[in-house]
Amino acid sequence: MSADGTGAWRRVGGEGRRFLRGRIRTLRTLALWSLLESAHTFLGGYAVARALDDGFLASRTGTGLSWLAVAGAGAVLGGLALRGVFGGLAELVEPLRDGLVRRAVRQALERAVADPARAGRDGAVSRLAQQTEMARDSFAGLVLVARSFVFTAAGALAGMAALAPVLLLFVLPPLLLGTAGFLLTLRPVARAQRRALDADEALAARTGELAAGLRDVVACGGGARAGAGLLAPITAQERLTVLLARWSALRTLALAVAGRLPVVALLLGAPWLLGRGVSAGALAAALTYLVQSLLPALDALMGALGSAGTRLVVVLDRFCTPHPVRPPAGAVREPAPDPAGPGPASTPAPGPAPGPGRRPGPADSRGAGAAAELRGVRFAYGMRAEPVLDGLDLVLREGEHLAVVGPSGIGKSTLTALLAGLLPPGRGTVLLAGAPARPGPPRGPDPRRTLLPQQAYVFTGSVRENLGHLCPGPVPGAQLERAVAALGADGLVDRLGGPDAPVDPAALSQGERQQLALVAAYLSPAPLLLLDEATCHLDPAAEERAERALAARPGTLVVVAHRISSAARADRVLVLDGNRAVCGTHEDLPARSALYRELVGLWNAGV
Ligand SMILES: Nc1ncnc2c1ncn2[C@@H]1O[C@H](COP(=O)(O)OP(=O)(O)OP(=O)(O)O)[C@@H](O)[C@H]1O
Repeated sequence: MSADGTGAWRRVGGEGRRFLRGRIRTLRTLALWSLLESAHTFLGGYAVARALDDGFLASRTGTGLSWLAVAGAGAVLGGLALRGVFGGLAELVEPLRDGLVRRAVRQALERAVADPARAGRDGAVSRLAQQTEMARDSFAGLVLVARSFVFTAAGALAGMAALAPVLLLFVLPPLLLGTAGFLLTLRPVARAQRRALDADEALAARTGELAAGLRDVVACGGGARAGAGLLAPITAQERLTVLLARWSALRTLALAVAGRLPVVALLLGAPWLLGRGVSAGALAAALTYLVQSLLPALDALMGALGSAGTRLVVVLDRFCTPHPVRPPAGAVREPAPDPAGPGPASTPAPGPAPGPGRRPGPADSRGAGAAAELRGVRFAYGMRAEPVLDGLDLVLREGEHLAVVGPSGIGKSTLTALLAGLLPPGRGTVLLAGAPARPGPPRGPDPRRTLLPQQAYVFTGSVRENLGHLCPGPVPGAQLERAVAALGADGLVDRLGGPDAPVDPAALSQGERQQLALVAAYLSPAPLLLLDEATCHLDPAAEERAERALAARPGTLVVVAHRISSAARADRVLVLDGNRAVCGTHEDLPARSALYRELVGLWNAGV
């Protein structure tokens, strides 16, 4: 679509003339009612002049009051005129809206047919419907004020001509100059507004696409790159906003010349005018015309032309110009954020880089002594909120398997998020292999740990891609097969059609998603694996198999357990109970923690 304002004015102008030609009768009715408005304006000034010259200044109070009564009658005429105008306005505006709605729906259907994949996703119908309403309101406002200006100006100028034609010498030049200056700004402003609208839509489309793929972007560590991609449309919009503000300043100047300068000119020229026989009443009437009628009408016209007018041209041009149809899905598309940037595909193998089936040897230990450590950690969601965790100390040994248990809402997920470096501790320290768990602004997934949430992450891609997305490079076929077998996911992979079959996330059950995610975690080289109820949709047998396989994998395993059977398999269990935390083995904990004793009792009772 061209950003050429001239083309837009021509296109819209042509269609506009055709539209108006079919509504001559309505226009005539509007003009007749508007004539009453001219009469009202004319009388408003003329009666003031007569009241002063023939009445109050000539000591004939009765005559003065009679002329003021005439001015009052003129105001009644004005009210009647407005009533009639609104009736005619509806007959002009509603057909425009109906026509635009028809076009909006037709355009949206054409696009949906051409690109079914995007149908209903790009918000075209709602956007066009919104623009239809915008066009209708702008058109109504514009007709109202443009008509009012023309007929008010006619009444005022006729009044001045009737009282003392020389008054026009002072009023007409600045009025015409300012109005012409203002009209000259219309096209460039329409052009700038059109570009601003395009920039606005481009930004909305880009952020919409990003929002839809946010989970993938975050999972691939592409946040920084995706954010950088938004910078250009935001800067473009900023530039256009500044440009529009400059045009707006110029228009204010034009308004001052057209509306305020005649008043100043009349006041400065008052002695000269009075010396040439212009009466005090005529001078007062001229000022009344300017201040009471012409200035407000001019203000309204320029305001409406400046905002509603240019917006109307821009929006109507959208409907007049055939829309380019996006290429259908599968054709050339904008490249997606490259996960190879900061994401896993280019992430160097983590320090210890132990592959499954290989327990870390002495060289894998970086001498930190602990896989992870919490020292006096306090965390609250908010400045004044009660802390979820307070004064928590915990040392996780390398290769250890820890289960975390506790009632719902006690802080188990918060703990895993702190260990993963996703949340900063309010007080205390969280270390991974001796280094801060949250070293600075996140640039991508931390290769030192993998966190599996309850909602398993599965994306549209091949089975192989889904299973290997946490690895720095391609996973050899044999390694993939071993991992699938270890997690008991071979049945699922076969059912999906093998490692190269496509995965449709929506077609998988929660349990199947968790199975795929668990294999991906098993293959991940991260030395610390955090499972936050990541097996909750598996049956107990599948859960046990998965946990045993992941515990046998080199590295440290932390499992937020939702079954005590899961805790019983761990080397140690951390019981979160209010702000207290007790850590021990499944065997010794019942004696040390009333909560754990209760949980084990319920489990034994089969509850
Ligand atoms: N983003 C957040 N903002 C404010 N409060 C939160 C937020 N996330 C969690 N909380 C609150 O912090 C507390 C601990 O939540 P957390 O999810 O860590 O508990 P949990 O033990 O994992 O619970 P569940 O077993 O139900 O998943 C809860 O009271 C929860 O409502």
